[in-house]
Amino acid sequence: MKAELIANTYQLLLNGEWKETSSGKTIENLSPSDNMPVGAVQAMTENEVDLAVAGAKTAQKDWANRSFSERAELLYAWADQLLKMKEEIAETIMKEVGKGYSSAEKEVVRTADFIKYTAEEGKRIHGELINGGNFNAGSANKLAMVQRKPFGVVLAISPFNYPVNLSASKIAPALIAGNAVVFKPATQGAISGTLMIKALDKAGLPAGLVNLVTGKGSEIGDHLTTHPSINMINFTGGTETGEAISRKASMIPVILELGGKDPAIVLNDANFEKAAEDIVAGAFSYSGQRCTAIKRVLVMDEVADALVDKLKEKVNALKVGAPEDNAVVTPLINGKAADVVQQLVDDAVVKGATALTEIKRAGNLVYPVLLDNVTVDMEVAWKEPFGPVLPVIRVKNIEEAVTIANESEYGLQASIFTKSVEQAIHISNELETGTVQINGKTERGPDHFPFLGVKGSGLGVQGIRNSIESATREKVIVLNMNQG
Ligand SMILES: NC(=O)C1=CN([C@@H]2O[C@H](COP(=O)(O)OP(=O)(O)OC[C@H]3O[C@@H](n4cnc5c(N)ncnc54)[C@H](OP(=O)(O)O)[C@@H]3O)[C@@H](O)[C@H]2O)C=CC1
Ligand SMILES: O=C(O)[C@H](O)COP(=O)(O)O
Repeated sequence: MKAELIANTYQLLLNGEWKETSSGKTIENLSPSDNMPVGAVQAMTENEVDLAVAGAKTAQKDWANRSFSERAELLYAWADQLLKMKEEIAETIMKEVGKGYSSAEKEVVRTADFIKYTAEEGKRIHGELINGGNFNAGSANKLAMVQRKPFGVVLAISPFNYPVNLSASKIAPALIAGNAVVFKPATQGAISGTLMIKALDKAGLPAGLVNLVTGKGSEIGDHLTTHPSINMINFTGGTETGEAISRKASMIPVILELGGKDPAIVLNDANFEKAAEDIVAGAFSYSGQRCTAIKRVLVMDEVADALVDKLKEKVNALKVGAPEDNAVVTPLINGKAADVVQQLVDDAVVKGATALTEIKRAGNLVYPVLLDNVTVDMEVAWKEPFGPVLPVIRVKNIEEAVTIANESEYGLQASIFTKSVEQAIHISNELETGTVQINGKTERGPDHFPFLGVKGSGLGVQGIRNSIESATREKVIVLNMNQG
């Protein structure tokens, strides 16, 4: 008989049982917006991590033998349960990570859609037959049957900013592909992650197939990522953490979705109204706490004034305040995050940037900052603020814009605003990023598009089909015909 979740102290899910950690320790999460307790999660021990990995390894054997359509049934049921818990989960996301309620609700719906699409796409995954005669030195008597096989146990580590979507987008593709999952949510975000797993459990999750591991990354992270029975890691989070994981993980595939410094390049012939609208939405939604946020504007000198006027008008119109009121700019995840933004702004202003909005902070709440005349000697031109600040760098020409864009250590996405599609495609080809958006803001979705970062922004490709393929390896069986 499974124990029910205790109100406000959330249990871990280990091999089919909701329970408390033997460490007796919990971690309390306070809301970033009002500092009120949201609840507490279990601080698991290394021994419990071992049990979670071992249990997943055992459960995976039976799961891998089920057909894609049987596995899809679990995912459909999971999506249904998530939608049934939509309000509860959205409210928890809102409180736990300070996201506006309607954005939190959209995250839950988007996640249910993601899971359903994953189930459908999984059913379309099939192997390949290759005839040996297609190669000069080969023989038509050889036939390769190429199948897709799961890796085994996938370790899914997610960040705070989309505690449900960026968790399910790792778990669902891994499951449909026949893997088991050990899921380690971000500590601030772990309650939302727990509710999402509760929905999966209600959907009929086989014991051990997904084990929920809570605890601080700094305490149990290395034990998890170097565990000999983990067969693949799918991580989203900061570049520093991701790079460290990729160095430690030995001889297993690693997918990394890391930070970004996405530029919006605005050419002379752009529609400034549309560009400003997209740039402000791209830069400030969820207070800029998105890897894909627009994090700098590179605008041609001749038209900079026209664009900046519109940016200023729109930034001043942003709703700032509480997540309960659906504000766009809400308190950042913690005080340290607000300090980082403040330090970047201060550095820029000291070095001569023009602040076009009032620089104001109340605890974690950083009011939106628009900085004009930013130059490349300022930290804000290069560092990821993960907060509500938008630097505008005025450039002489397209070549300078491309050079500054590419000098970044990151390479997630970029936007180009222009009426000339040819020009946009030419520039797109020059940019060292995973994706370029022409006349639109940088963003991950729709979630079935391939999503990847280059350089310090990541490794591997996500996007539903890509994520399923990334959670599998090829297995080749060669049939040698007419032998003897
Ligand atoms: N490219 C992309 O798609 C995305 C990138 N990001 C990036 O993520 C960052 C913000 O997210 P944030 O949650 O603060 O990122 P962090 O890197 O701080 O944390 C991400 C996850 O890693 C865990 N972790 C921490 N240390 C270790 C360790 N040694 N071993 C294993 N896991 C560990 C964290 O656990 P714990 O919380 O317990 O510390 C958390 O679950 C930004 O840089 C942002 O750009 C965010 C979303 C999407
Ligand atoms: O973590 C992130 O920032 C997300 O992957 C971005 O998703 P979005 O572009 O849809 O907000």
